[in-house]
Amino acid sequence: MQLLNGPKSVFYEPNFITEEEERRLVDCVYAAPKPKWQQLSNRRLQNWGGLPHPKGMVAEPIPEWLMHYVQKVSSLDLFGDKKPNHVLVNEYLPGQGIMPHTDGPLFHPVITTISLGSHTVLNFHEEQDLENIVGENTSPNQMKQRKKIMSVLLEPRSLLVVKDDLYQNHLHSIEELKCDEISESIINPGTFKVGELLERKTRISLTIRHVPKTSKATIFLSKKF
Ligand SMILES: O=C(O)CCC(=O)C(=O)O
Ligand SMILES: [Fe+2]
Repeated sequence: MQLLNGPKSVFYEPNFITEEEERRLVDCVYAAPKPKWQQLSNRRLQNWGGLPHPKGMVAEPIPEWLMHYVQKVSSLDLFGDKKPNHVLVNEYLPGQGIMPHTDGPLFHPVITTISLGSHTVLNFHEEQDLENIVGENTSPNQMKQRKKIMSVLLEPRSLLVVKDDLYQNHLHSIEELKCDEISESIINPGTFKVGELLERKTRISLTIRHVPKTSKATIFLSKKF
């Protein structure tokens, strides 16, 4: 497995999975029971493996169709002595995105993301005074003003890895666009030329992470029922 190292600990692997695997994964995501979806204002998501919580995640088994990829990512030795135990599924329609944020202390500081169905462009923002980020008083405008330092093109079937300084000290975001223009700030344009336009389709991302703190509540639950 060869991962490309970009500046500040971002790694990108195109074609991490095949088209057939991509189709199967998309089918499985949409086959999940309706209550599994959590609707946010600008995207939908599913949590697998439990719901991360400051007091500890009540761990739930990850289904076989996802576990295969958790293991595949785990075998890359990115997580040190930790094992990924949580998958966040995000669905973005064209025009949807995610505000600048960090993934914060609920996760071990390594993100791995498999993209399905569409490309997107993930932006990283300049280093911040992290004491003050994503607070209740931070207006969307203030967030948007945070300067981008670089962007990564995430093609369908690719794997992205973010760790170290980039995870800890920089916000990341996806702009709410229907179409992305290949710009100089994209560090992995591949064969695309600056100025080319890529139209977004529906994208599903699988973000595979390690939640360090898991509570034992499942044991009590399974005993009780
Ligand atoms: O969809 C993506 O690639 C990014 C998702 C993300 O940043 C998150 O859920 O924290
Ligand atoms: Fe994130």
